[in-house]
Amino acid sequence: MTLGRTDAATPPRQRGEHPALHATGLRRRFAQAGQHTEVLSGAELTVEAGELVTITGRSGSGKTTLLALLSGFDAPDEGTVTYGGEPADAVPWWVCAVLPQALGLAAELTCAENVALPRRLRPATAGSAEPPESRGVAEVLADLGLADLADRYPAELSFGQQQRVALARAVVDGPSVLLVDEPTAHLDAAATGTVLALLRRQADEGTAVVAVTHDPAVREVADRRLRLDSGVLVPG
Ligand SMILES: Nc1ncnc2c1ncn2[C@@H]1O[C@H](COP(=O)(O)OP(=O)(O)OP(=O)(O)O)[C@@H](O)[C@H]1O
Repeated sequence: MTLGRTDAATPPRQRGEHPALHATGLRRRFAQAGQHTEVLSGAELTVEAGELVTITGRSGSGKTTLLALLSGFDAPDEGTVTYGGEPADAVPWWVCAVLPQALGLAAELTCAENVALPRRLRPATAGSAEPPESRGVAEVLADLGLADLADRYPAELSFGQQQRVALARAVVDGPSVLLVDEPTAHLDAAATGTVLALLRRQADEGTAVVAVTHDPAVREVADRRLRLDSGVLVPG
């Protein structure tokens, strides 16, 4: 489902359906220099399947913290996150894929092996060996302009190339929810275009995509644009 572009805080949705991603009342406090600072103050976010939503905000406003809560890497002090109506901690890990700023590629694996890793880690009990939405590892690497680098190790790549390998790993099995943190931060215009085409295609194929970004080019392809301001998400 592709939704029309709007800056409304909440997208249109058919009655009775659960959104792909729903976060409500998210609060997160950190102890800093002996004081407790509240970074998120009741953030609300609903993203439908097929939507690409961008989140901007000043440095230190809490964008990465928010992604950590949405992905389950971190737990909120208050609030809930659901995927398709189910509590995030009750669904299989592969429902939500993440491109973090620290890419987390395995140094001892080639690019192709890194991209294939989530598939290898899925338990046999998950059903067929490959999820129905999955694409070939070589195909996704080619989509991101990395076909010639499949057999190289991460240390042999530029950071921008490593970033695209990590993105390929995130999308290869068609996650329901995709969270990406500054996906174009280290890319030139051509590579940025490749990544944006892939994010847009991923959303058009039904993934709920959330991109934290400072890049106007990413905002340009979004269905909705939000801003994190004083611990809550607002249109903008
Ligand atoms: N584990 C932590 N312990 C203490 N403070 C933290 C922790 N994680 C984040 N913070 C603080 O929370 C605030 C928000 O950090 P966060 O990384 O989420 O911001 P951001 O919006 O992603 O910033 P940037 O755009 O610079 O990446 C910052 O003041 C940061 O110092």
